[in-house]
Amino acid sequence: MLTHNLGFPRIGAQRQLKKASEQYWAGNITRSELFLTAKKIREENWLLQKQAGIGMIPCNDFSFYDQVLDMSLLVGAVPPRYTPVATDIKENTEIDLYFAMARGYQQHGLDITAMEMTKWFDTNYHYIVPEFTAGQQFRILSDKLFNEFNECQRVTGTTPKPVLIGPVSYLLLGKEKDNQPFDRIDLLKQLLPVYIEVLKKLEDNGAIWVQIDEPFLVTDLTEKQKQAFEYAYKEIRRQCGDLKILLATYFEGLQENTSLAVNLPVCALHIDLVRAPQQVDEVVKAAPPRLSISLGVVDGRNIWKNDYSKSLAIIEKAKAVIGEDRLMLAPSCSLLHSPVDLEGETALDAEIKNWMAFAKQKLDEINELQQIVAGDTTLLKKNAAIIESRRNSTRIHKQTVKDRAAAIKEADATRTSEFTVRQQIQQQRFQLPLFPTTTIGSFPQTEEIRQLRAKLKKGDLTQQQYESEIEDATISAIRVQEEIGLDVLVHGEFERNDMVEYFGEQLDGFLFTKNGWVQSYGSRCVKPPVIAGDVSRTGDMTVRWSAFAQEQTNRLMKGMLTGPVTILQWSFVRDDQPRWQTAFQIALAIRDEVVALEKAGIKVIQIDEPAIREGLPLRKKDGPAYLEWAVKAFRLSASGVKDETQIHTHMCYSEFNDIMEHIAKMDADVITIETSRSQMELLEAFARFKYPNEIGPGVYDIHSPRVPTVEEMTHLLEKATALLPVKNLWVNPDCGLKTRRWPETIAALKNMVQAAQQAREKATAPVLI
Ligand SMILES: Nc1nc2c(c(=O)[nH]1)N[C@@H](CNc1ccc(C(=O)N[C@@H](CCC(=O)N[C@@H](CCC(=O)N[C@@H](CCC(=O)O)C(=O)O)C(=O)O)C(=O)O)cc1)CN2
Ligand code: MET
Ligand SMILES: [Zn+2]
Repeated sequence: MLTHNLGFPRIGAQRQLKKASEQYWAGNITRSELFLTAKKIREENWLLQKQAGIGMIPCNDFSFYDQVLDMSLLVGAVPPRYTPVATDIKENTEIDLYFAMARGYQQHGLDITAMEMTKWFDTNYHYIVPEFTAGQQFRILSDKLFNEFNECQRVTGTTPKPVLIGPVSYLLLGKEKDNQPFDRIDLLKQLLPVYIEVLKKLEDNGAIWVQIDEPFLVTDLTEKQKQAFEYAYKEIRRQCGDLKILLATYFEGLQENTSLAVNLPVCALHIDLVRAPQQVDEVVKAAPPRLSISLGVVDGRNIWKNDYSKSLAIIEKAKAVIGEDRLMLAPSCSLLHSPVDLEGETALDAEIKNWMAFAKQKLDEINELQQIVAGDTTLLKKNAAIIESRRNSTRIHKQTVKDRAAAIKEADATRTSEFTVRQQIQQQRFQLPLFPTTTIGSFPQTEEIRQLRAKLKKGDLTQQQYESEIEDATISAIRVQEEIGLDVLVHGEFERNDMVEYFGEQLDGFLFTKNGWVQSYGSRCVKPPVIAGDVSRTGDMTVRWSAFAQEQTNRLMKGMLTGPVTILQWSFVRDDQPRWQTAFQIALAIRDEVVALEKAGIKVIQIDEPAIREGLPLRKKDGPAYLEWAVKAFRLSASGVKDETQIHTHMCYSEFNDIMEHIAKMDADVITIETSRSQMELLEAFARFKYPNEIGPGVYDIHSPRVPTVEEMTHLLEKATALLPVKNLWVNPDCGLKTRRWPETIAALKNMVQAAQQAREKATAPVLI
């Protein structure tokens, strides 16, 4: 049985790539220094995989920012607005063009916006959305793929397996950006010849296997999309017949696309047997004799040790039908979504550490499974004992928590009065102007703020010194907001390392790692906490900071919490009970915090749920069941307060059009959402749906240092005014400002407040005849 890997984390075990990229962007290191860091990471990863005994080592899974953006460079899908970056400034090279597409370009008198970014399926990874125009032409533009293939060959002395995103998925991941309507899938005719040229070039370089990822095969497909798959792979087969294609699917089962997938003329098909273990029977039965099946049995999306007996059962089932020779063994998906190395976790309790596996350990699991299939029973027994110790551990089961969650009633998830009543009460109480202004919560997490936490950890600062510094930062952020003239203030979240990790650290049932970083986008990483057992709140989590902040100002201070679905979605979740059960436990904990904030005099409380859309199952038919419990979890967290307390929620990074009804059911008094990059497109959906509650459509993109003008924001507010009742509109940025610096933050917010003032004047001006 051949073993292989679908992709390895590329940030480096110590986040070397993050640090080097940010240094390069700041102009502190040279291009060659950045490239050297990247090269070292690749070498380290390849050798590590070789040492772990992985049969086929992937290459081109490395990326300086994002693998979808890499594809856009490979096939020359560069939007024309970036032409000046590559042509006018002679010191720029391909990497600068690449970063300009990812991050925008505001240098040398140019002001070019970044490409859109969105969620990679149901993960917390974000990719750069390809932009397509009707009749667009493609050509091989970048050598990265070929260079890395040759480099890997040199370093490992083996023939690597290059990884590409398949032509159909690549097109489906993108967006039409043209004045004339067209269907991006029609671009396949132009795109495919370039793919074939790429494959031929790989073959010329000595490639034997190529992994082509087509994750869209696990989603609902139209007839036309299915035909696109058939056409693409027939052509590839016809023109690159000697190359072995491994078609990779993940994150769901193939379901009704099984027959389509197994009949595509490729050599091997990879399936995710962690998400969809039941699909193994159908897939191996349907597989024609030429097709090998790659069994994705080791979870690439979670940190728990593999249950070998379960995996073995799957492998044996497949073996009985198609024989060992036609089987391959792999993780369920790329290990991009796993932290790098468990070894570094010296602070984890030994028993619990023994329940876990990070990327490096997952490679060993693949190897051990191979040995077990070959007859090694010791490894199997050892693993069974560990799995058993976790299952029965008293450290993770709390009867009182289970009982409380079991006793949840519908009334617990419903506010006292309906929205219109609450709105009146809140208006009376707050007396806010039309177009009230606010921000989403965080202010710049500067190097100085991060250093404070680092010093606290090292013992260079006492808890008291640390808190006093954070108090100063909070006070100064409040003064800035008052001066700018914002209506509803925030404390700035300076005390938080991350909006999920911060809560994970305080909740019972959670564990956290020292170095369990996972890439979220570009150089930005997260350290997802681990939900190991029943979750409960042991005391106040945010009251101290919110109350402190409210004491500093006469204006309204918004309390700031992360919602249960987002905490669930951005953590490594226990896999021994359904996700909804865990979500309800978290919801009750957050609910208690909301009530505690109200008691402490906080009148406006925001419960962020940016990940609610991301958790939506990939198949439409599974959506309603998820949304039912996800919305209920949010409502549970929000419904413990009086009518006079205003509950906000916030969402970003997603397309919400298809879940509008459920967003309305969340019944937040105010929702603030990311809309600016789609030019308020999303608001049309809110308008069509007649969204009843108050809404703050983001008027500026916070992902770029670019300061938006008053006019741009006024224009967006006019659009919003045309679509929704004025009395329901708020004015705010797209998302939190933690990744920004102070100067641009202040400048942008000043402009935003001015735009709100203009909108107010316009709305209240007498109509002149
Ligand atoms: N979990 C999560 N998912 C999310 C978001 C989010 O905010 N959180 N936002 C959306 C976009 N994603 C984002 C993800 C991460 C970041 C981000 O800013 N991450 C920071 C890390 C944040 C953090 O945990 N910081 C810690 C530790 C930071 C650190 O690097 N510490 C040093 C020590 C300090 C030093 O000596 O320099 C170290 O460990 O090496 C802290 O502030 O305390 C980064 O990559 O730079 C932003 C957006 C969607 N998904
Ligand atoms: N309150 C959070 C912040 O401002 C919400 C972020 S949503 C990814 O950072
Ligand atoms: Zn956000």
